[in-house]
Amino acid sequence: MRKTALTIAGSDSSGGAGIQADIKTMMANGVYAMSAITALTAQNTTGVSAIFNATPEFLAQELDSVFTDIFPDAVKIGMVSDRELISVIARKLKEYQARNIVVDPVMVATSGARLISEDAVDTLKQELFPLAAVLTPNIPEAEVLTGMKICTGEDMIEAARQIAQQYQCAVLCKGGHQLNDANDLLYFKDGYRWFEGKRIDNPNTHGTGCTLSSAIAANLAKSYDLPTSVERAKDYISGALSAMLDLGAGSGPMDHGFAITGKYVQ
Ligand SMILES: Nc1ncnc2c1ncn2[C@@H]1O[C@H](COP(=O)(O)OP(=O)(O)OP(=O)(O)O)[C@@H](O)[C@H]1O
Ligand SMILES: Cc1ncc(CO)c(N)n1
Repeated sequence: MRKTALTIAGSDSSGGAGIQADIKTMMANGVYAMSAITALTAQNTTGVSAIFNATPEFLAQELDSVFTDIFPDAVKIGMVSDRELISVIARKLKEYQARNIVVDPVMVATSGARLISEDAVDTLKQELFPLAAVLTPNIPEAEVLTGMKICTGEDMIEAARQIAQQYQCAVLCKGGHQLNDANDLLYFKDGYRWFEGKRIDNPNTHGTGCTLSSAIAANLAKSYDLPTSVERAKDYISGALSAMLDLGAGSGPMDHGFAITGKYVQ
């Protein structure tokens, strides 16, 4: 039977990040994609001009609709900017005993816009992190979560270890643009492991974080173990960046089309 995945995240009107990136990624990775939208953003490759949050009641109804009908084999959580919305998600994921939860602690967009209110970070930590199978912070997010300054690979290992210990889940700390390489560090039950990516010289990285966490969720849904899911997700990101799509005036989106072939593409 076809595997299924749910993204709980914000909509990006420019289609490069958020719900839109998640659905494209999940589809390209062979799972049926569903969504519960936490917020609409008016956004393009140069920035975010407005955010319109769902109400907690509406988000609860979206989640009830999904979980009572097509149960997801994995769940990815992205942008959730408000405490009440985070609490609704935590309550519903517990109520339905959701599996394979990937939490991307989205705080700031590639363009620099803040995507979570300051007081919501604590709620994220207290209510959602303990439900995660894996957390996927980038370096600035790992710095906020640990209070440490991360300058080296050793710092990434220490930050991931601290976060993993505190929330009893695996942690993938993403090197990405910040350390000028594409090496990510997974801290998990077997210890730690580096995933070395080939750095691709492409300034268009809008939505890389969303894409990576959705690809991990899709692979967990297909029953790959966590390290294999990360490896496959890294490979997918490399393909999407290597396709060198160049759209928009700012940091543009990646090309998920690289993975799709067949007569309808012509
Ligand atoms: N230029 C690049 N070449 C290859 N891989 C990259 C590049 N930039 C980022 N990555 C990879 O993309 C994934 C997402 O990491 P990144 O650090 O960009 O996430 P993020 O900062 O959360 O993304 P976002 O900007 O969407 O919030 C990681 O696996 C990272 O190593
Ligand atoms: C909706 C949304 N989620 C996440 C990100 C992070 O890249 C973004 N820019 N927009």
